[in-house]
Formats: sequence, structure tokens, C-alpha cells
Amino acid sequence: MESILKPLRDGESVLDLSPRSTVSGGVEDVYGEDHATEDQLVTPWTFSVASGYSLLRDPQYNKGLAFTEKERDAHYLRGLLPPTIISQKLQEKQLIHNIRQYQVPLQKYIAMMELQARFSIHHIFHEMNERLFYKLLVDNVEELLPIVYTPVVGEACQKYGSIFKRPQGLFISLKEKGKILEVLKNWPEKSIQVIVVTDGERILGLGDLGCQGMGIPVGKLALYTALGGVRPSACLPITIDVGTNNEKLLNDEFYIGLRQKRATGQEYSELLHEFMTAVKQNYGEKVLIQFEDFANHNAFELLAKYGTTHLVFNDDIQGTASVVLAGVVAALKLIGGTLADHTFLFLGAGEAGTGIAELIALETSKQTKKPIEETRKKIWLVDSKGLIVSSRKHSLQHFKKPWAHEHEPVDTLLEAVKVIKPTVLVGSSGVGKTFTKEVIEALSSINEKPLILALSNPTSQSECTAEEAYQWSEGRAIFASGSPFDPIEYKGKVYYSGQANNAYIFPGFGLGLVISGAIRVHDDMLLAASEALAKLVTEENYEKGLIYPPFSDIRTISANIAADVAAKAYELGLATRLPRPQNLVKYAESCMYTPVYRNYR
Ligand SMILES: NC(=O)C1=CN([C@@H]2O[C@H](COP(=O)(O)OP(=O)(O)OC[C@H]3O[C@@H](n4cnc5c(N)ncnc54)[C@H](OP(=O)(O)O)[C@@H]3O)[C@@H](O)[C@H]2O)C=CC1
Ligand SMILES: CC(=O)C(=O)O
Ligand SMILES: [Mg+2]
Repeated sequence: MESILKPLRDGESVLDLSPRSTVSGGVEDVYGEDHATEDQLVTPWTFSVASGYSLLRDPQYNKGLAFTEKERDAHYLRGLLPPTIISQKLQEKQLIHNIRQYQVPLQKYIAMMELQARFSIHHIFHEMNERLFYKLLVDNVEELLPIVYTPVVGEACQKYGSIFKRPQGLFISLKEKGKILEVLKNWPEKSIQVIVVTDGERILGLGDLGCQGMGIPVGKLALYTALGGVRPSACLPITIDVGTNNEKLLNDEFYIGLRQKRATGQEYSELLHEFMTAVKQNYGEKVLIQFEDFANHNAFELLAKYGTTHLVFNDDIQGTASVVLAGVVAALKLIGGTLADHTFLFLGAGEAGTGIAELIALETSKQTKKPIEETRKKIWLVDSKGLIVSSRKHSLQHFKKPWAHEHEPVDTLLEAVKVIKPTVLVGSSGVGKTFTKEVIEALSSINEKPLILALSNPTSQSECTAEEAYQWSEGRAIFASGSPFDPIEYKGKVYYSGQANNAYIFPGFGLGLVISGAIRVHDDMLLAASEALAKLVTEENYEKGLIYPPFSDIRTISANIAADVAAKAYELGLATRLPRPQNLVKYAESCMYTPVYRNYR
């Protein structure tokens, strides 16, 4: 396209290609503006190339002091920047130094979000620089993951209303009923590949945070880009606001969401149906919709309902299952035996608990060729009412029923550990401090090397800390947790614990779906992702007691997961991107967004 470049004031567009201004004889009246009568409405639109001050304010293209002399000349930046030119590397060094100065983790979070922000009214040189944000995250993943993700993102959601100066993502509330397609069209990007959506009802283990749950889709998608290489412009965070049952928020004058109790039943499902329909209509069949942090009474139903018509993935049920299965399989190297040899006990029988239990049973069934009804029998779950047993079957939610095995009622976790004698203990309750000294001691008296996975997030909800797991098991536990813990020294030895978090899975999993053009998610893809992850645990990791590879290798891990997920999609006939690339790992790597600066002409 020919551009008509002219120096502009801040806020003006450089290139005005509206039909009227570019008419040089007979341009099509695409938007019907020429034919519109005076009382008809027309759309004001511009197509702009950023330059000058607007370029510095554009997070996608801003490079701050890294703009070269040539770029400063060509893009009307002279005088808008001080004379020095620095590299992206130096910018990174300065930024990480600044971030480390903050003592309060939430301040670090805010600094990161300022950098990532897509819209702003203020700016300094380093602010609002998307590539620098992702570069920083990719290069310092172990240090910054706990900031942009769990645990700090949890606190950010709790305080969302007071810390946010600008909107992130797309808010779809009951007020938008009947207009959701139009709302989607308001989003500035048109080619979307991954949507992460929440309704805020179960944010980590922090409960109903209503509209303030937006921090979660934003954080998950930052990981999609940094860890999985999905382009930021192809990612869309969405919060569906149907109200909140959180009284504190309802009474908070600064609450940003709808001030009403949650809509349920038909009103809820109609809004969600309109949303799901509009997404497919606007972005097509191949957009991935990741459900995140919905309460279980909606999560299972939405997944079942839309699993056959849309490309949907529930991270809490499926992503968590895949990451935990990988950890358990890897842990077998340390604790011995096959999957079928182990007995599992879960505290928490919701999305995470039953999702993991089912995938372990499925994998065991494939390995042993026994029916899944059989392999489920070595997996037990405890919920808020005690051990799930057959006498409770009539009153159980449907997702718990497969786990109601024959047994006398057992009220507490401690009792359950004593009678079930698990070799693996999984915490998926959302309630902190529930793996008590007595529980871990009982488990350790049964097992030489107990495997303990405290999955609940954020750190405050972790079933136990790393220190407690090692101390109370006298250094024998193999331990991993949903939110990270620093290495622990116990009796002169340093213990490293891994992070059992779906963040290992969803970025690569989603990338695999995108690059193969998959149209549906299949359980075998979850197994493929799990296997790919478990395979990447090295001897060196095992020696440290780790059952996951370090996050510093996550881009390679994601490429491998993506390749195996894509391979499975092709094998199952669910891939539409043809022909299938020969080397899927190489192909996945070649598709991944890298946040180094681009040169501007
Ligand atoms: N590490 C990771 O990657 C992930 C971690 N999680 C974490 O897992 C936790 C649970 O999530 P999710 O499964 O979606 O939540 P759900 O609400 O679906 O399930 C919670 C389960 O815990 C049970 N429970 C609650 N309190 C107690 C208690 N005091 N004693 C025993 N059981 C209890 C509930 O019992 P009842 O059914 O009787 O109410 C329910 O079965 C959250 O903290 C979340 O952050 C989730 C996904 C991924
Ligand atoms: C990690 C995650 O998805 C959760 O805690 O909900
Ligand atoms: Mg979640």
C-alpha cells in the first residue's frame, strides 16, 4: 500500500487511508460512507502507521532508547529521545535491576504490568514495551514467573481494583447480553489464536473474586507467549462477569465488576452460549478457548457441552492432570514401581483432584490393558466431608461418583492415610496447612520415599510447605508444589522441590494445537503432553530430587510438548494444517514468537 506520510502531532494517524482521502478516481465505497444519507450512521475509521510520539507510546513497536539513529530519522523520533542509544540487552539489565529494588512482590508485579500494558496515558522510556516485557520474562523465567503468575498474581487479583490504572483484556458482562459479537469486534486485534476465559468464581485457592479475576487470563496468556511462543497479538484474555457472591467485593466502593449476586441456571448458560457462539463466528473453528478458574459446578459442564463443538481445553481439569501425571511418571524413577503399583490419595475432589485421578487411571489402564473401572480402584479421594465411599454415592456430584469405592466411612485425612496406606499424596483442596505433621508422619511411616504433591495455589493455600514436607518426613519425601518454594536446608543437606503447575503444559499444549490447526482436544493429546514432559527430566534433575525439568528450559520443553501434541492431532485426524511437517519439533520452534527487537524500515 502507498502511504502518505506526513509529520503529525501526538495522537494523529500518519496514514489516513479512509476511502475519501485516498480517492484518486473510483475507489470502492467499502464502508458505504459515500452512499450514506446524512441521517445514516457511518463508522469513523483510520489506518495508521505509528511514528513519532505515537510510536513511543505503542507497546508493540516501542523500543525506547534502543531506536537506532536511522530509525530515529525515519520515524520522526529526533528530539523525543535523549541522544544515547542502548541495546535491548542493556535495557533488560537496567530493568531487572530496577525490579529487584522493589522489596514488595506486588510492586514488582505492577512494574511488569506497566511494561506489558497495551494502553496507557502515562509513559516513560521503558514503559509499555511488549518485546522488552517478554524478553525479560523469557530470560529470567525462574525469577519472574512467581511475580506475573502464582503466587503474586493471586494477590494482584485480590487488590485488582486498587492497583489498576488501565484496563487489560476484554470484559463481557451481563450488560453485554445480545451484543457479545460486537464486543469481540471492539478488540483491536483480529487474528486470535488463543483465548483464556474466566468467570472469576474460583481464582486459584482464593475463591470468588468476580471481575477481579482478570489477572488470571492476563497472566496465563503472558505465559502462552513467553513460555509457549504464541504471538502476543494472537492472545485474548477475557473475563465474563455474571456478578459475584463475594460480599466484601459487593460492598467495596472501588469494586470494578457488576454489583450483583452471580447469575446462575438459564441466565448463566445463555450468556455463555452466546459467548461460545460469538467466538466461533468471529474467529473460526480453530481458535483455542481455555477455560480457567471457573467453579467446578460450571467447569465440568462447560467442558462436556462445548468439547464436541469447539476447540476447548480446561486448564484446571486437563492441564493439571497432564502435569501431575508427568510428575508421577518421572517420580517412579525415584520411588520405584510402575503406575499400577501405586496407591493414590487426594485431598480435594474437584476439578484438579478428579481430573488428575482420571488421567492417571486412564494411563494405568493403557499400560496394564485393564479396564479403567479397575484402575480407578487404587485412587482414593477425600473431600470436605471425608473419604469418598460408596455409601455417599447418592449425594455426590457426578464427577465424584466414579471414585466412590467400597469402604467404611472415614472422616479425616489422617484416618484415610492410615487406612488407605497411599504411596502418593496429592493436595488439591485449595486449603492451606492441611498436610499436618501427623499426616506427613503417618505417610512417611508407611513409605520409604513418600511422594507428596501440594498443588494448591497460591503459596498461602499450599497444603504444606517444602520445609514441612522434608522435616516431617525426615528428608525422605519427594516433594513438588503448585507455587514455588526456595531450596531448603535440612540436616546439612539442600533439598530442591519442583513446581507441579499446569504452566509446564498449557503453553506447549496450546502451541501444538495451533500449529497443527487442531479442531478438537482429545485425552490422548493430554497423555502425549504428559509423556513429553516426563521424558525431559534429566539424571541431573533426579539427583537433586526433582521430578520436573527446570523452568529455565521451558521454551525447549514447550516445543517438545507442542510437537507431540501436534503429532497426536495428526494421528487422530484432528489436524487441519496439511501437509504435516516432517520434523514437528523444528516446526514448532520455527513458529515460536521471539521477543528480540525488529528493525524498522
Ligand atoms: N498446581 C496446579 O497446577 C493447579 C492447582 N490448582 C489448585 O487446586 C486447588 C483446588 O482447585 P479445584 O480443584 O479447581 O477446586 P474445586 O473447588 O473444584 O475443588 C476443591 C475440592 O477440595 C475440597 N475441599 C475444600 N476444603 C476442604 C477441606 N477442608 N478438606 C477436604 N477437602 C476440602 C472440596 O470439597 P467439596 O467438594 O466437599 O466442597 C473440593 O472437592 C486450588 O487451590 C487451585 O489453585 C488448580 C489447578 C491447577
Ligand atoms: C495453576 C492454576 O491453574 C490454578 O491454581 O488454578
Ligand atoms: Mg487455574
